[in-house]
Amino acid sequence: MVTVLVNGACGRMGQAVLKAVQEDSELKLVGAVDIKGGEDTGKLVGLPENGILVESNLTEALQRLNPDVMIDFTRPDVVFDNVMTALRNKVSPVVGTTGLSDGQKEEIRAAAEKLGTPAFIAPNFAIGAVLLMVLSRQAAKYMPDVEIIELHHDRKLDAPSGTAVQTAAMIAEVRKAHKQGHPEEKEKLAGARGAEYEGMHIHSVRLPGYVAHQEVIFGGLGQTLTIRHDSMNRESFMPGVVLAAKKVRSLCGLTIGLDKLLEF
Ligand SMILES: NC(=O)C1=CN([C@@H]2O[C@H](COP(=O)(O)OP(=O)(O)OC[C@H]3O[C@@H](n4cnc5c(N)ncnc54)[C@H](O)[C@@H]3O)[C@@H](O)[C@H]2O)C=CC1
Ligand SMILES: O=C(O)C1=N[C@H](C(=O)O)C[C@H](O)C1
Repeated sequence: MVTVLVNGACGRMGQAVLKAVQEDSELKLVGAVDIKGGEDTGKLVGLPENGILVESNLTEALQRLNPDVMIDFTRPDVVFDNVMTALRNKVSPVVGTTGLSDGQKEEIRAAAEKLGTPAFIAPNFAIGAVLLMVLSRQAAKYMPDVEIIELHHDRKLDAPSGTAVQTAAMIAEVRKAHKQGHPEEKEKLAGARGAEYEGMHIHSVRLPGYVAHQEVIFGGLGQTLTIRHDSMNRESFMPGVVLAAKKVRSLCGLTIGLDKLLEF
C-alpha cells in the first residue's frame, strides 16, 4: 500500500486526485493540505466522510503523517518550495503543477539524488496528451516546420502551458533550431506570432468553456498534418496520476514525463 498526501486538495485537480486516491485499492489517503484548509476529504468530493481533514501547514502534516508520496497540484509560484519541503522530509513528490523553471527542475534533481528520495514531474498526466507529444516528436523528423496552439480554461495562471513547453522541448530533440516564417515578417500587433521556442511558435488561448486542449500543426510542401488532443474533464488525468504515485518510489532521482513510465 502506498500512502499519499494530496497538496492543493481543495482545487480543481486536487479534488479529482482526492477521489481517485480514495477509490484506488493500492493507494491510501493519509492526509491533505490546502491553504484553504478545513473540510473532510471524503465529504469534499462526494464520498463518505473519512475523518481526514484538509490541513493548512504542509511541513507539519508531512512530519506527523510521514506519507510515501505527496501529490502536488497547487500553483506555479509555490510548487518549488512544496517539492523541496517534501524531499527534505524524505517524501516522494509527484508533481502536476506547471511553471517550474529549468533551473528549479535541476535543483530538484540534485536534491532528489542527494537525499535518495525519488521525485516525479509530469506537465500532463493524460495518456492522450503523452501520445500527442511522442507522436509530435516523430512527425517533426519529417516535417520540421511546426506551430503549437494550446487552449485552456480562463482560470489558468501560466502561459504557455506546461504541455506546450514540453511538446516544444521534445520536438527540439529531433528538429534543428531554425526561425520559421518569412525572414522579413513583422508583427503589426505585439504577440501576434505567439511565443517562440527555438524558432517554433506557441499560441495560448484562454476562454471559459475549455478544459485543456492542444493542437500541433506541421506544415510541408503542399500539405499539413494536425495532431490534436482534448481533455474533456479532469478525470482524464487520473490514471496517469495514480500510476505515478504507485511507481515513484521505485524510480531514482528525478523523472520528468509520464512517457518514461509507459512502454512505446
Ligand atoms: N500535469 C497535469 O496533468 C495537470 C496540471 N495541472 C496544473 O495543476 C495546477 C493546479 O491546477 P488547478 O487544480 O486547476 O488549480 P486550482 O486553482 O483549482 O487549485 C489550486 C489549489 O492549490 C491551493 N493552494 C494555493 N497555494 C497553496 C499552497 N501554498 N499550499 C497548498 N495549497 C495551495 C489553492 O487554494 C487551490 O485550492 C496548475 O499549475 C495546472 O497547470 C492541471 C491539470 C493537469
Ligand atoms: O492548468 C491546466 O488546466 C492544465 N495544465 C497543464 C499544462 O499547463 O499543460 C496540463 C493540462 O494542460 C491542464
